[in-house]
Amino acid sequence: MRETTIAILGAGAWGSALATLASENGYSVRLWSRGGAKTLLEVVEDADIILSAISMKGVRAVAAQVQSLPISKETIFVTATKGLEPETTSTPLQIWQEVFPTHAVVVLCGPNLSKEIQMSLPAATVVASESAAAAQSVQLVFSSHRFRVYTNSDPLGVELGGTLKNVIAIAAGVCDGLQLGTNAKAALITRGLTEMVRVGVHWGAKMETFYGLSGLGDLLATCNSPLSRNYQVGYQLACGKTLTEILAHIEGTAEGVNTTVVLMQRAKQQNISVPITEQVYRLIQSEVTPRQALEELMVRDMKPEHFI
Ligand SMILES: NC(=O)c1ccc[n+]([C@@H]2O[C@H](COP(=O)([O-])OP(=O)(O)OC[C@H]3O[C@@H](n4cnc5c(N)ncnc54)[C@H](O)[C@@H]3O)[C@@H](O)[C@H]2O)c1
Ligand SMILES: O=P(O)(O)OC[C@H](O)CO
Repeated sequence: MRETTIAILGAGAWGSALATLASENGYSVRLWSRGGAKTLLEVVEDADIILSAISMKGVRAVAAQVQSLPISKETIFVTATKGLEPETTSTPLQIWQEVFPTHAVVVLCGPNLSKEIQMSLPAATVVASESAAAAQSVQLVFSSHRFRVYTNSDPLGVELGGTLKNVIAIAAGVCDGLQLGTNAKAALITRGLTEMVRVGVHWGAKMETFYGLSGLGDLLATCNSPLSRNYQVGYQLACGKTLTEILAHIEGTAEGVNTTVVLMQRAKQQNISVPITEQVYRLIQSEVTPRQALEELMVRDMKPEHFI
C-alpha cells in the first residue's frame, strides 16, 4: 500500500512543529514555504492531506495557487491558521471551503504554543470537520504519546475559539504589563470568554465548543504564557513600547492585531457588544493608553452577569 503523504504549507513556527509531529509518527511529510527550494506542485502532488499553517494574510493567495494544480478528489485539507480576512471577514476555514467546495476541510486548533511542542512537552488539540471520517484521518496522523488529538463536529466554533482568543490575549498581556494582579486577570479571562461566546454564537458556532480545548483551553494557554506573541504585544504596549516597535521585533505572526480590527468592524455592523475588543482596538489605534483602556472597562454601566 502507498504510504500516506502530508503536504504542509507554511514552514514557520507552527507548520514546522506540525511537520515534526507527523514525521515522528512515520508519515511522509513535505514542507513548502514561499522562497523555499521545492515548488508548490512538487509538495502537493499526490498528497493525501494538505495542511495550511500560512499566516492569515497569505491564505487566500496560497489557496488560489493550490486550486490551479492537479489535486486528487480524495485529498483532505487542514487549516491551522488563526485569523480573519480583512476584506471579507472570512475565516481560513471559510476560504478553503469556498476554494475547494467538494473537498473535506478540517480545522486543527487548540492550546498549542509551538515552542513547547518543539520541546516535546505534552499537549492536546482538536481536529474538527463536517466530515467525521476526515477528522479521524487527521487525528491519526498527529496523535502520539505526547500529542493528544480529539475530534469535533463544529469546525467553525473550534476555529473561532482559536482566533478570537488572540484579542483577549493582547488584553491579558496589558493586564500583566500593568501589574493589575490575579483578580483582574481572572475577571478579564472570564469576561473575555463570554465575549468570545457572544460573537461565536452570533456567527453560527455552537456555544459549548468555546468551553473546550480550542476555546477556553487556548485562551488559558495564550493569556498566561510569555511565549504567546499576542500576549507579548499587550505586555509590551503596557510597558510603553509602540505597536510599530513591537511588531518590528516580534518573532513570527501576532494575528490578534489584525483580528481585533476585523472583529471590531464586523461587531459594529452587527451590533454585537464587545467591550474588551473595543478597548484593545482603541489601544492599538493609539486612541487610549493602557491605563485609560482599563478605566473605560471598569466604569461601564452596572449590569447583571450575562453569560452570552
Ligand atoms: N506559533 C504557534 O504557536 C501557533 C500555534 C497555533 C496556531 N498558530 C497559527 O498558525 C499561523 C502561522 O503561525 P506561525 O507561528 O507559524 O507564524 P510564522 O510567522 O512563524 O510563519 C508564517 C508562515 O506563513 C508564511 N506566509 C506568510 N505570508 C504569506 C504569503 N503571503 N504567502 C505565502 N506564505 C506566507 C510565511 O512564509 C511562514 O512560512 C498563524 O495564523 C498562527 O496564529 C500558531
Ligand atoms: O503566539 P500566539 O499568540 O500566536 O499563540 C500561539 C497559539 O495560538 C497558541 O495556541
